[in-house]
Amino acid sequence: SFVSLRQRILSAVQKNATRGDPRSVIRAIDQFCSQKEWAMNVGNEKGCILDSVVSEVNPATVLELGTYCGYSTVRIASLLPPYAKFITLEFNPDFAAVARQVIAWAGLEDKVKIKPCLVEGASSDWIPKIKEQFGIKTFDLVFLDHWKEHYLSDTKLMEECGLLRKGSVLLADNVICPGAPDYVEYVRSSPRYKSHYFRSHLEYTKAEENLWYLGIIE
Ligand SMILES: Cn1cnc(CNC(=O)c2cc(-c3ccc(F)cc3)cc(O)c2O)c1
Ligand SMILES: [Mg+2]
Repeated sequence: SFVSLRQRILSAVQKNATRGDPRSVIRAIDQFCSQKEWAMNVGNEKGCILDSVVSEVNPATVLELGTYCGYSTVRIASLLPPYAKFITLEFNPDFAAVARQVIAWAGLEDKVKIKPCLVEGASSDWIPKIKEQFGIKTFDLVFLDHWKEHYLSDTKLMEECGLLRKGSVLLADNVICPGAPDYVEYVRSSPRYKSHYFRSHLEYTKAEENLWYLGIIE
């Protein structure tokens, strides 16, 4: 029967990565997606930029919008201190199901490392509930990698719900391809944001892409 791309990615992890070794999970997905089939993981080039931002911010609270197969979830979680709280939201239940297994294979459950809390559902439904449901006041770091049309509305929603503070960092994937022009326009023209972009390439290709870094200033 038909095996979906996400299932083939999971099989590649279970076949080629060592249980409990997050770096081998990342390597297995990157090898599969560069040698076999393209998939929309943030990839290793942008992934190294993501790693450097996570290490620099050293966040106690992280929100990821768009889990997909859990590639960036594993990258981020493997860099966080044990006390950190990490929420990752995925709307698509099929992606969430694969991501749970990829995250489990990386051993981020049983290790001292924090267990990313994967929440299924629409970010617009969940963002207003995060404070009460997870006991989180504000996020130190938000990684936006979900539907590009929702970057702006969800950023405004996070502001309205008081989830962002002076010093919060937003890191957005794909501001060029597929693109989030309204989001870029909003944050560039808003005095509340100091922005910077890291030049890179679309995952597994030579196409130009940027990771868009934003520090919130009050
Ligand atoms: C269905 N769905 C569930 N989650 C999402 C959100 N992610 C994206 O849309 C996304 C898309 C691309 C991409 C796709 C086709 C193409 F030709 C070039 C780029 C790359 C990414 O890094 C992405 O994050 C979409
Ligand atoms: Mg992306």
